[in-house]
Amino acid sequence: MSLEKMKDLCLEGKYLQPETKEVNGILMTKIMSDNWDKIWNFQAKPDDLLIATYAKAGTTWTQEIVDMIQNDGDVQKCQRANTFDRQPFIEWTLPPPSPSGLDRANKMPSPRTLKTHLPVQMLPPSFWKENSKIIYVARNAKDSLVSYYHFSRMNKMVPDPGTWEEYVETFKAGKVLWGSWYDHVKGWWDAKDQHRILYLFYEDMKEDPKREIQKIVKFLEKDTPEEVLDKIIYHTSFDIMKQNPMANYTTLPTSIMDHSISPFMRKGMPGDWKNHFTVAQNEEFDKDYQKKMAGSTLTFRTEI
Ligand SMILES: Nc1ncnc2c1ncn2[C@@H]1O[C@H](COP(=O)(O)OS(=O)(=O)O)[C@@H](OP(=O)(O)O)[C@H]1O
Repeated sequence: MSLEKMKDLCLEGKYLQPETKEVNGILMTKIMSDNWDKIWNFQAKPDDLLIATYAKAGTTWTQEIVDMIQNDGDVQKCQRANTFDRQPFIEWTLPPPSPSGLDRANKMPSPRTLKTHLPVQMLPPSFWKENSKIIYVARNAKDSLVSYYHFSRMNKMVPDPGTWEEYVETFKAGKVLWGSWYDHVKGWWDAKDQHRILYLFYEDMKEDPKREIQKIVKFLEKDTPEEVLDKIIYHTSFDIMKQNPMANYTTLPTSIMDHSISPFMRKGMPGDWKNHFTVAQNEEFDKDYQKKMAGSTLTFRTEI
């Protein structure tokens, strides 16, 4: 869709306060839920690479790393288009005539790299059948919540978060787009040993980008020389990506994403939750967390 068309739709109010609807207990925008049959029947291919995350886990960062690896560190090539044009977001649906993520993916020549926020049980089954490779990135709950809260304030295509206090409860209850953080990270964790899934953590990527990028290189079966690796680390660092219009979502009109409310590339640090949670909120959150994560071997770091 052209930016002009997007602006028109915004002026018509079509992007303001999107209606939502649950599909199998997972909250989606209504327009996404209307498209659900097509999404579920999406035809994946064996050479597809899927980047799967809960929202705000470091998707865009991973997308840029993958694109840089696939293009042997060629920065110019990676600036050929916006993140969302380079790597279609399969379930994302906009009002016609805007192409949906599916339209974009179906038009794209192989090998394709795709993005999804779908919980594991909602992934179109063709991905399992075709044995496509999947990179899953997880981020600790508190920083995910903070990032999602600010994103929901600045992005008119997702529901308004309400106050901070309200949002903490909404997030804990999983009543946000793509459902419960807890179920999402646990569901994909349980699937990881049965499929070709590389399960990464945002905090590890931040702590040692080289080590984590090397894991991706190996998973993609690429042979990336040391100097290219260094270039990738630099180009995908938070400060450089924040300045990159092809990766920072600033090419969208402010009527869709208003970076003056909160930039898409906001802090890019583990531990920012400490600037948001009160002591009482934190204690309450931890208690609830223990219950929801009980029995899982999955653990997170909330600071590095
Ligand atoms: N290069 C790099 N390094 C470190 N952190 C980065 C990087 N790029 C993006 N980010 C941070 O990731 C958060 C956005 O997450 P997503 O890309 O998953 O968002 S989305 O779900 O696709 O909308 C958002 O996190 P917060 O800053 O905490 O809000 C981004 O700032």
